[in-house]
Amino acid sequence: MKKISILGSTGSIGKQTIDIVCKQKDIQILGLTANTNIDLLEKQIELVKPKVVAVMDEQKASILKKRIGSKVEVLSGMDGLIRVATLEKVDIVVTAVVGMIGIRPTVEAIKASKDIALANKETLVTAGQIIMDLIKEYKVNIFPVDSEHSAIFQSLKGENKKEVSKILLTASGGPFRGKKTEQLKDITKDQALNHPNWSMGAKITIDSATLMNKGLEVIEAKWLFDVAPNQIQVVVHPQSIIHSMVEYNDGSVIAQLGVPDMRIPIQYALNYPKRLENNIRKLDLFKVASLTFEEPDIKTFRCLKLAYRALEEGGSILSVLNAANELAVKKFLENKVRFLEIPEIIEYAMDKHCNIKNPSLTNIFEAEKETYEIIESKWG
Ligand SMILES: NC(=O)C1=CN([C@@H]2O[C@H](COP(=O)(O)OP(=O)(O)OC[C@H]3O[C@@H](n4cnc5c(N)ncnc54)[C@H](OP(=O)(O)O)[C@@H]3O)[C@@H](O)[C@H]2O)C=CC1
Ligand SMILES: CC(=O)[C@@H](O)[C@H](O)COP(=O)(O)O
Ligand SMILES: [Mn+2]
Repeated sequence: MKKISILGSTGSIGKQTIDIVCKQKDIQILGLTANTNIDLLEKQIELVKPKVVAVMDEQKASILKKRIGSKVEVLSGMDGLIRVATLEKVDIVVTAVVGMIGIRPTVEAIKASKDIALANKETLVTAGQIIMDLIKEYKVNIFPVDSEHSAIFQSLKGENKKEVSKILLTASGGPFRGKKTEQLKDITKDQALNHPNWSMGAKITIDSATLMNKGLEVIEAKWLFDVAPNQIQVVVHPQSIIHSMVEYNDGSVIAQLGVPDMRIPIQYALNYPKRLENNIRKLDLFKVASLTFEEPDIKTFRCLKLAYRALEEGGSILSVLNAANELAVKKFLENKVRFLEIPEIIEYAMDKHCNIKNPSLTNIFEAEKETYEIIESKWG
């Protein structure tokens, strides 16, 4: 019986993880976490019957404790998340929280010798060197949940890494594919939240609209697969049927295709190397009108280039890129800044930063704090 914990169980990935795992008899969920959504967490406790849950928000945690008594241990705050991430009998931790808040519980889970099923890309973007060093030191596995990285992982299987010439990272292009800057001046939150192919949490959906998600995924791919930035080519593929590809030195390109349903990469990560049957609809190629490919429009969607800039520079600037993006997206979702201000805010913070090569965790958190202060001083 494989035992797992889900950090961020009340979110899009968390809910889909529960959905797919509940159909399996050989996986047991021991821990769940939420930020504030205790109503959904309470329902998940009924369904999953975990041993321990953690709610980041202390007040919400005490309300939940009063509601459910001693049925399950209810913890709170970062200490609570870390406890769920390091539960003694847990084999795999699914990191499905959103944002670089995931860094500490992920570090502690690895130090507790847990395998990581990683969806929380912000942790790799900001602390990738530290995480990958710890993965090696503690001899644990990291299984990509992110659909593109799962596709790359599957396209690399059984191959010689030395024969890889490049990774072809696919992107839907988001809801504004083909639009020019002039047309993006008055984009509303609802327009940006309307992803053409995927139903996801709010933050990643905005990231897909600005193409920052693809930028974060380039960085995620560098750390997961140890390739140089110039070996990662973004390919806009509006149908989101090919989830990414690997080109080899003989010119062959290996890809993974499927319907856009995150339960497939989630299930693969949790059952690797086995593939399990499921009731997810299968790809019907006769219903696919066409598979098309185009270059990303890096002039209109400036976030992708900012991500490559941070990756090429390396160091704490990656935390500045991510933290600035998290804050800018939050402000956009609160109708405090316009869509086109998101890259402006990020570039402003990056230009102000004195980069630290090989940052420690302290440097990373300091860079995050400094970034928030710099942005609030101008957009507060
Ligand atoms: N959704 C998708 O299809 C995909 C997501 N990913 C990545 O997976 C991660 C999760 O994404 P997604 O599921 O869409 O996100 P959601 O916003 O849907 O869910 C986020 C989860 O994290 C919790 N959370 C949010 N903020 C905090 C915090 N400060 N401290 C502790 N917990 C917190 C939320 O709790 P609460 O519900 O209480 O707010 C929720 O459980 C992201 O890194 C995303 O980029 C990658 C590929 C696809
Ligand atoms: C489902 C998933 O993995 C998301 O990262 C999705 O790929 C975002 O779509 P974009 O390709 O539009 O960024
Ligand atoms: Mn993705």
